[in-house]
Amino acid sequence: MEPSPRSSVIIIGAGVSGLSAAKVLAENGIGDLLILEASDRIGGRIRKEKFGNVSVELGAGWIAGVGGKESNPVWEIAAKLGLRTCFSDYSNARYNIYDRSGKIFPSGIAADSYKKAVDSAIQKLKGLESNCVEDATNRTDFTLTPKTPIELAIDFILHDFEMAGKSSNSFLLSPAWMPRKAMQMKIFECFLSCIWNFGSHTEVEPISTYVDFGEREFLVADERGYEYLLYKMAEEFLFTSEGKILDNRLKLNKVVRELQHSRNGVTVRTEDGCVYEAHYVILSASIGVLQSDLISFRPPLPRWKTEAIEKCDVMVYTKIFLKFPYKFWPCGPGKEFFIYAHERRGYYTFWQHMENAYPGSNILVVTLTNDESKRVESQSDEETLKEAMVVLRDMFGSDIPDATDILVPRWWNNRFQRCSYSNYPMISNNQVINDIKAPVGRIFFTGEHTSERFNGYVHGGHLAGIDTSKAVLEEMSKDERQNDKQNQNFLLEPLLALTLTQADAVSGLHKCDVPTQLYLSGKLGIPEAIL
Ligand SMILES: Cc1cc2nc3c(=O)[nH]c(=O)nc-3n(C[C@H](O)[C@H](O)[C@H](O)COP(=O)(O)OP(=O)(O)OC[C@H]3O[C@@H](n4cnc5c(N)ncnc54)[C@H](O)[C@@H]3O)c2cc1C
Repeated sequence: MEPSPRSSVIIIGAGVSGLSAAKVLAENGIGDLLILEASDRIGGRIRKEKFGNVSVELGAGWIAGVGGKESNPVWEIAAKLGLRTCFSDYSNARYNIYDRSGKIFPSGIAADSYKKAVDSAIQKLKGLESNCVEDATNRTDFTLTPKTPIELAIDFILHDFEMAGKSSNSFLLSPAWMPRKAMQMKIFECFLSCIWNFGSHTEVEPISTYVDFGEREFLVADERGYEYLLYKMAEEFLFTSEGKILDNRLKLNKVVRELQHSRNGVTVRTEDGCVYEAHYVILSASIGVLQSDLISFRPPLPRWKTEAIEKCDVMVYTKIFLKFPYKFWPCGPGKEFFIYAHERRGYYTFWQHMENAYPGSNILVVTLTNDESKRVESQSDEETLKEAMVVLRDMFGSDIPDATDILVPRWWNNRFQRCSYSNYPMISNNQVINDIKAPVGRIFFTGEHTSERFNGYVHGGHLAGIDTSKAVLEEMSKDERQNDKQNQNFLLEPLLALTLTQADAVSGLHKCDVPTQLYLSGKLGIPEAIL
C-alpha cells in the first residue's frame, strides 16, 4: 500500500500520555501530526462503562495526590471541568475485616496484626537498605511470614495495594492510589523514617504523588467518566462535533505492528496493511505491550533497551463489579471499604460499596491482583460470579440475594494493554526507568511507565506525554538549526569556490562533502541514539 504523506510526528496510542503529547505538539505549531490508536476509542486505561445504570471506571478510578503543596495537574483539569468526585476515606478499612463465618475481627486483633505486618515490612526494608538484599529476603528471624487468614489479608493489602509486589517477599513499590489510605500512610511514614535513618545510603524513594501533591484521594463518580477529561483535552486541538472527534489526524483501529527506523525517519506499518511515514514517532504503548511481540522494530531495539523493558514488573489489577437487587452490606461512615480474610492470599480480599459514589446503585466492587486477576480473566464470568457469591455469603449470610449482573475487565488479556500499570523495583538506581524512557533514534517512548516520579498514575501518563513531546520539539529545532546551517553552507559554496584557489576549493568542498551530500539527498538526521 502507498505510504501516506510524511507527518512530522506520529503518536502511537491515544491514552492520556499520547493525547497530552499530541496536544503540546499541536500547541507548538506541529499541525501535521498523526495519532494511530489500536482500539476503537481514545482513553486507553481510562475507561468507563455503563453498568447497572451508572458509569463505572474499569481502569483508573481515583485522582490520587490532592491537597498538598503542589497542585496535581489532573485534579486541576478535573476541577475546571466540574468532574464529580468523592473523597475516599480508607482509615477504617482495617476495622472491617470479616472472617469466613461472617464475624468482624475485634479491633484490637486487627490493629495488632496490622502493626506486626507493618513492622515486618519495615524490617525487610531496613534489610534491603543495608545492602543485604539477598540476606534480607532470605532471613526470617525478624520478619513475619503471614499464615493466618487475617495475616494473609493484611499482607495482601500492604503489599498488593501499597508495595504491589508479586508476593509478600518482593519489595516493590507500587503506585499508591489504590484503596488503602490509612495503611499506606503508615508505611509511607516508615519509608520516610527509613530514609532519614539511613541518610545518604538509601535509595528508597518516598511516593512522590503523596509528597508533592498531597495525601488525599478522590474517586471519580461522574456519568461522563474519567475519560471525559481526555475528550475535553482532545477537543482543544482536534476537530470535534457534538462530542465526537472527527479529525482525520486521529485514526482509530490502527494496530501498529512494525516500526522501521533510520536516520531519515520512521516507517510505521499497521495490521491492516497501511504504511505511514514520519520524521519522529512517539510510542505510548504500555510496558506490558512493549514486553509482548505486538510491535516489532527494524532494526531491532538495542540490548540496553530490551533489557530495561524486561526488567520492569507489570501489575495486573482488576476491579470486578457486582450489581444486586438491594443492598445487604453495612453503609454509613467508615463502612465503604471492607476486607475478607481467607486462607488463600488475595482471594476476593478487598471490597468497596458504591453507595457513596452512586447512592442506590446497589453495586459492590471487589479488587483482585496479579495471579488472581489472571485466573479470573481466564474463566467465565459465571464462574467468577459463583465464587464471589460464596465469599459474600460467608460474610453476610446465606439469605443474601444473588447478583443480577457482573462485569469483569480483562486488562491482562487485552493485547493493547497486557497490564494495568508498571511496577518498578523499590530499591533501584533509576537506570531502568531512564533506559525505558530514552529514545532510540527517532523513536521516543512515553506513557506512565516513563514517568520517573509518578509512574502508574494518570498524572504520571499526563506529565510523561508533555515531557516527551517537549523532547521531540527540542530535536526538531535542532534539526532545523542543522538544516539552516547546511543551507547556508550550500549557498556559500559557489562564492567560496570563486575566492579560493583551485587546491583550496577542492579541499574545502571535500570538508563539507558528507553533510552536503546528506542534505541534498534528504538524509540529514539526528545522530542515532546510543545504540
Ligand atoms: C484497573 C486499573 C486501575 C487504575 N487505577 C488508577 C487510579 O485509580 N488512579 C490513577 O491515577 N491511575 C490508575 N491506573 C493507572 C492509569 O490508568 C494509567 O497509568 C494511565 O491511564 C496510563 O496512560 P498511558 O497513556 O500511559 O497508557 P494507555 O492508557 O494504556 O494508552 C496507550 C494507548 O496505546 C494503545 N496501543 C497499544 N498498543 C498499540 C499499537 N500497537 N498500535 C496502536 N495503539 C496501541 C492502547 O490501545 C492505548 O489506548 C489504573 C489502571 C488500571 C488498568
